[in-house]
Amino acid sequence: MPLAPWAWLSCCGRRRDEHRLEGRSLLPENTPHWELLQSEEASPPTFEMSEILHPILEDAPLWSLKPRGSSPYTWDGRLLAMDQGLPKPLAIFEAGECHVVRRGGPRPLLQVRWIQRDMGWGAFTMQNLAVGEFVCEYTGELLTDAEAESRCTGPGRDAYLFNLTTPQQCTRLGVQVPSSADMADPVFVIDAYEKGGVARFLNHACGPSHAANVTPIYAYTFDSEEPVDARLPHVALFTNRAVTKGEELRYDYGMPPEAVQSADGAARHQPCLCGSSVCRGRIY
Ligand SMILES: C[S@@+](CC[C@H](N)C(=O)[O-])C[C@H]1O[C@@H](n2cnc3c(N)ncnc32)[C@H](O)[C@@H]1O
Repeated sequence: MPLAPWAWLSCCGRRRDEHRLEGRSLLPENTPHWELLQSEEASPPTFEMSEILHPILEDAPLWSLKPRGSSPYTWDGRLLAMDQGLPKPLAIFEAGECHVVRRGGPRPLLQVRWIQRDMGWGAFTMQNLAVGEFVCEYTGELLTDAEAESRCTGPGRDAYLFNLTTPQQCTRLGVQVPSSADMADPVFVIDAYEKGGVARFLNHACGPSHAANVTPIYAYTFDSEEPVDARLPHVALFTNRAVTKGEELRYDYGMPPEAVQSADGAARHQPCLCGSSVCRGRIY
């Protein structure tokens, strides 16, 4: 039986007001730049597609990297990117700091496909991508870490959380943040379980490796010399090598072995199926 036709999942023209930070305007939504190929083996995900829910910028973000040493861009703010401390195979990431430019123009067309039961869905590029090219932004509901924790009671409920900066990282950036009980825990997280963009479909691959072809970086907005809020960076995903049309896009989630614990405090582990030569055997 033929597969169902392309299903474009988007939520153009709608606005969300579910995020928990008061008094901030929401982003208008992006034009969809990805599609979901339906599968007979799996029902489509039930979550709502959204590219918004980040309260900092007024319009849809499109990011591109400017390698260190290139001239600073002039736009209506200054953006700085800091990597997450993940292994970076490329010189442009090695400096730990590079400029990110918000730009206009089309984003790469991606496709979400069912891979197999143990892996679920995955995201693939439908065009060749150059090294350092913007792939997508990790979007979802912006929550405090505590809110996210209270939501994540069932198995797998935490699989779509992306941690934003910790107070420790903010301090390293030279930015004062309100003191926090745990300097190594993020204050905010992005939860893409129920609402999110295409980035929530990107699977993990251990890196550095050919398989981990994407790198997430934190992109901060600046107002004069100060970050608008260093605890609330955008998470922009870029290719870290040239990627060929049809390849799956994956990044190293960079989760330490003790990152996930069950209710009794014991460490939980999830086997990794990335198949890369440097596979650590588990995602966490
Ligand atoms: C952010 S989601 C990625 C999209 C997911 N595959 C889906 O169907 O929605 C993360 C989850 O995908 C699965 N996954 C991602 N990378 C994997 C890997 N390398 N090996 C095994 N499972 C993986 C795990 O279930 C993980 O908790």
